[in-house]
Amino acid sequence: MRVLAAFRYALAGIIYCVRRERHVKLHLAAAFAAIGLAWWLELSSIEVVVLLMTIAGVITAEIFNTALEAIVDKVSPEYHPLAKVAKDAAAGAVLVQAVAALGVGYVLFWDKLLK
Ligand SMILES: Nc1ncnc2c1ncn2[C@@H]1O[C@H](COP(=O)(O)OP(=O)(O)OP(=O)(O)O)[C@@H](O)[C@H]1O
Repeated sequence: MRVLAAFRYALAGIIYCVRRERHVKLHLAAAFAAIGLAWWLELSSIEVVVLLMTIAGVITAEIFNTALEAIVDKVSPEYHPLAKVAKDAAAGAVLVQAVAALGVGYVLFWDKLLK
């Protein structure tokens, strides 16, 4: 049952990120709120697809960020300029996704909420 084991490990990774990372919890809460809003405002299928892809992008970036932080903390627990580059760049990737998600949220929801 290698597929099942792989699935379990992947799930364990996600659960670790959700439990340990405050930002992941925050983004998950925002994602559930956005999905609820999408349901309430009866967004079209394509709009829901865009929303789900955007949410997946943010959460995926957060998970990679957590993975990279773990590697850096393991190989470079002491200060090192390259460790800083790695962590800052990974955090930057999350920021790019989060800002883009704000833009997507604005386009999908703003006008409908004002009506
Ligand atoms: N070993 C290190 N060498 C150099 N700079 C580091 C190192 N560890 C952390 N930093 C710097 O401190 C910042 C914050 O690092 P930290 O590990 O606390 O991540 P974080 O973004 O606060 O994540 P979290 O709050 O999820 O643990 C990094 O973005 C980096 O600039």
